[in-house]
Amino acid sequence: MSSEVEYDCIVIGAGVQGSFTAYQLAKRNKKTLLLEQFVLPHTRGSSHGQTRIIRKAYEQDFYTQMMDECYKLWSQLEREAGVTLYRQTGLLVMGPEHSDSYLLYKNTMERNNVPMVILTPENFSQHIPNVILAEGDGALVDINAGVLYADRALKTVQGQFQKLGGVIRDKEKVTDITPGPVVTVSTSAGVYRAKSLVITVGPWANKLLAHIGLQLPLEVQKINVCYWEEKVPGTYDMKKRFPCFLLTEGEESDRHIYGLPSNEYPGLVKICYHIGSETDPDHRDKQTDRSDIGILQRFVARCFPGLIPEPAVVESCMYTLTPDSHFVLDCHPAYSNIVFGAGFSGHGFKFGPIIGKLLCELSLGEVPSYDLSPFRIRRFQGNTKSAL
Ligand SMILES: Cc1cc2nc3c(=O)[nH]c(=O)nc-3n(C[C@H](O)[C@H](O)[C@H](O)COP(=O)(O)OP(=O)(O)OC[C@H]3O[C@@H](n4cnc5c(N)ncnc54)[C@H](O)[C@@H]3O)c2cc1C
Ligand SMILES: O=C(O)[C@@H]1CCCCN1
Repeated sequence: MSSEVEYDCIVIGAGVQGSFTAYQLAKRNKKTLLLEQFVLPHTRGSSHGQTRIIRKAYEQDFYTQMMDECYKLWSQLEREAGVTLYRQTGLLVMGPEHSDSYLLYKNTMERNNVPMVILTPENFSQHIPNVILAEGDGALVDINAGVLYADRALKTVQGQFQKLGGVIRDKEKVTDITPGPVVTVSTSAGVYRAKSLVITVGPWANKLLAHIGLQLPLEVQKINVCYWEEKVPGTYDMKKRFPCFLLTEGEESDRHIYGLPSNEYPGLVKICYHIGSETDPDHRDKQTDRSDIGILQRFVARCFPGLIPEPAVVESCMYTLTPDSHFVLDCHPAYSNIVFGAGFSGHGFKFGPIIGKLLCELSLGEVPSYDLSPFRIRRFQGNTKSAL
């Protein structure tokens, strides 16, 4: 089957990044096709589930600064579609008070005037009851941080894209790409052509980029998404404004932990370990490593006395990590009309609206609104294998 229509742009992958890119292109009146291998919605990539953290608290200025506009774009989408996608809860950041990572968070937030409250060991439990602050840890709260309703956000942005005339074809796996001034994309069901192509296939990035002679230094990890039962229902509830939290990076293995208040499964709090085990996205369920759960159990027992230290629900999701945990946003070195967004390293959801805008700009050959040097592939130098 061959399609007669020539699109301005084809976007491959209807996760959060591809969906926002397609939406931005349609807003710019570009005739856009969004292709997805699975039937939508699905739970086999990185963007499923009900909740994600949104925050300005970052170690790097460039992320904190991008979030300024990003919050505005989220609320613009909420207004446009008439839905609620964000709920303010605050984000509690905890880490050894004098450690590099904790100080980077604190200083970056101060420098960028991010509204925050610094808690002391004396007033901590008054602000955050039922949590034990570790000895020597500092604590601060990013006041405007909160929760994004992830599944609802995806459905909303895809719906808005379609309202603007965009076409979504799910259950169509892209099997080949032929570069050129007009790019040809073959799927399990047809052949499509477009002036430009955006590849946002999450954990499948290297599988697809292989078709156009490019390999990035990415590692796909399966993350165990654990929910823990409250001894007294409501103790850590989102409605009571219990905050999201994260422990800053450190030497000890028990520091890579974060959590979100109970919401989607009433009485259950999401607390996860930020490091998973390597996996193949097509065989994710073969990866059964649960060694992180022991670390989480010890943490929960020590710091969350109101939770039963045994996970009540374990789901899974995937991270696609770059060596420096910064995103990849770039054009193909040989074909400037092929653009990709990859390696969102477990923290890309909140940036969806900005990633969409940037990938749209790159695909139209425009100067991007932000300095993309932290995200370009040339930073990997020897690590990027180009078969060209
Ligand atoms: C447990 C967990 C917690 C997280 N927490 C946060 C958080 O609190 N805050 C935050 O900001 N971020 C968070 N993230 C990160 C965020 O969810 C991801 O960065 C983001 O979802 C990545 O989106 P994506 O569009 O790149 O990938 P995906 O959502 O995986 O989308 C890629 C899509 O491409 C499709 N595809 C692949 N190959 C093909 C093909 N050949 N043809 C057609 N379609 C194809 C896939 O099926 C998939 O739908 C978290 C991630 C996980 C796993
Ligand atoms: O992107 C985020 O905000 C979270 C922080 C903790 C790890 C998972 N991602």
